[in-house]
Amino acid sequence: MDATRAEHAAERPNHGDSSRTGENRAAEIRLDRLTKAYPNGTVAVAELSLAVPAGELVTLVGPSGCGKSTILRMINRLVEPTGGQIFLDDDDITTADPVELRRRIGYAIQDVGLFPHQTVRQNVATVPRLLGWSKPDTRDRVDELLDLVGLDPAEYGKRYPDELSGGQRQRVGVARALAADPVVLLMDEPFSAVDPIARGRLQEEFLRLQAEVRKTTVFVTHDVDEAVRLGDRIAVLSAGGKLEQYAPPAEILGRPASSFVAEFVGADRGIKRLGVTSIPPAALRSPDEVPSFATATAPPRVPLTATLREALAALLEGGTGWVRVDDGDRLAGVLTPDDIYQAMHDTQPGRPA
Ligand SMILES: Nc1ncnc2c1ncn2[C@@H]1O[C@H](COP(=O)(O)OP(=O)(O)OP(=O)(O)O)[C@@H](O)[C@H]1O
Repeated sequence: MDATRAEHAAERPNHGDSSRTGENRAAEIRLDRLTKAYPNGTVAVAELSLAVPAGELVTLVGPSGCGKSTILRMINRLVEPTGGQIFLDDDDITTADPVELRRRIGYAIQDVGLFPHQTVRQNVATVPRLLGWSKPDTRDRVDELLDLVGLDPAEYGKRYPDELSGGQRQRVGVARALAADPVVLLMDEPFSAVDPIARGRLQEEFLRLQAEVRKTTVFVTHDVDEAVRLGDRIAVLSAGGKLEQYAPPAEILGRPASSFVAEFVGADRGIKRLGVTSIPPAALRSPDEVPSFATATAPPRVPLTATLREALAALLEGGTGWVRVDDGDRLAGVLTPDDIYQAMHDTQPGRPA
C-alpha cells in the first residue's frame, strides 16, 4: 500500500465497536514564533508561541483585529505564515501540502459555509467522499455524526441548509468538521450567528460532544463568557497576536496577568470566577451550626460537584439562607453566603479547589 492510501485507510472510521470509540485521536498543536506579515505591512501575528495539549480546548479571545482568525487560518494554512513553525505532535506542518493537511483538520466557521444545493447528508459527507471512503462507511459515519450533534439522520439528513434553523445549521457545520475524525478542530466563532438561547444550548451540546470526542480544539470567540465556559485554557491576545495570558479560566479571572487582561475579561469577573470554581469541601460547615437546618422541609440542594455559582444560585432561590450540599446520597455539609465569600478568597485560582 502506498503512503497516501495507507493514510486514508488510517482515517477510516473504526468499525470494530462502532466508530465512536474510533474518535479519540487528537494531536498536540505547537506554534513556535508563528508570524504573519501581510504584504501591505500589517503584522497580524508576531512571533506567537503557544502549545495546546492533545485533547484540550483552547479559546482565543482578544479585541477585534488582534489576529485570532489569522492564527486559526495559519494552522490549516488558509493563510501562509511568513515566519515560525507549526507542529502537530512532532510533525512540522508548516510546509505540508495544505490540501492533505485540511483533511486532517476540522474547520467550523461562523456562517457555517454549508453548500446550499447539497443535502445535510451530502454536506457532512464532504471530506469522507474526498478521502474515497466507501458508500456504506460514509453513510454510517454521517448517521453517527448527526446523532452525535443531536439531529435525527432520518429527519434531517435529506433536508437542505435553508430548511434548517440557524442553530441546526451550526450543528451540521460541527458534524461536517468532525466527519473525517480529524486530529484537530478549528472553530472560528461558530455559534455567534445565533440568538443567545440557541447559543447557550449549542455551547452545552458542544461541551458534551467534546467530552466524548476530546479533539484538540482552538476556538475563536468575541465572547468572554463563552471562552470561560468552553475553554480548558484561554489565550488572551492583544494587537499583533501578542499573547497577554494563557491559563485556565479560573486563573485568568482570578489573577489577570496585566491590566489589559483584567479590563478585557471585564468588571464582573468575580461572578464569572464563581462559575468556574468548584465547591471546596473545606468550606462546608456542619448542619448543627445552622439552626433552621433540622426543620427545613424542602431545603435547596446542590451536589458537591456543583460550582460556587450554582451553589449561590440555589441558595438565593431557596430562601433559607443556606444550601445543602450532597456527596452522592450522603449529606456533605452546608454552605452559607459567608462560606461562599470565604471560599472565593481562599481558593487559589487555576488550582482545583
Ligand atoms: N489580507 C489581508 N491583508 C492585510 N491585512 C489583513 C488581511 N487580513 C487580515 N488583515 C489584518 O490583520 C489583522 C488581524 O486580522 P484577523 O482577522 O486575524 O483579526 P481577528 O482578531 O480575527 O478580528 P475579528 O475579531 O474582528 O474577527 C487585522 O488588523 C486585519 O486588518
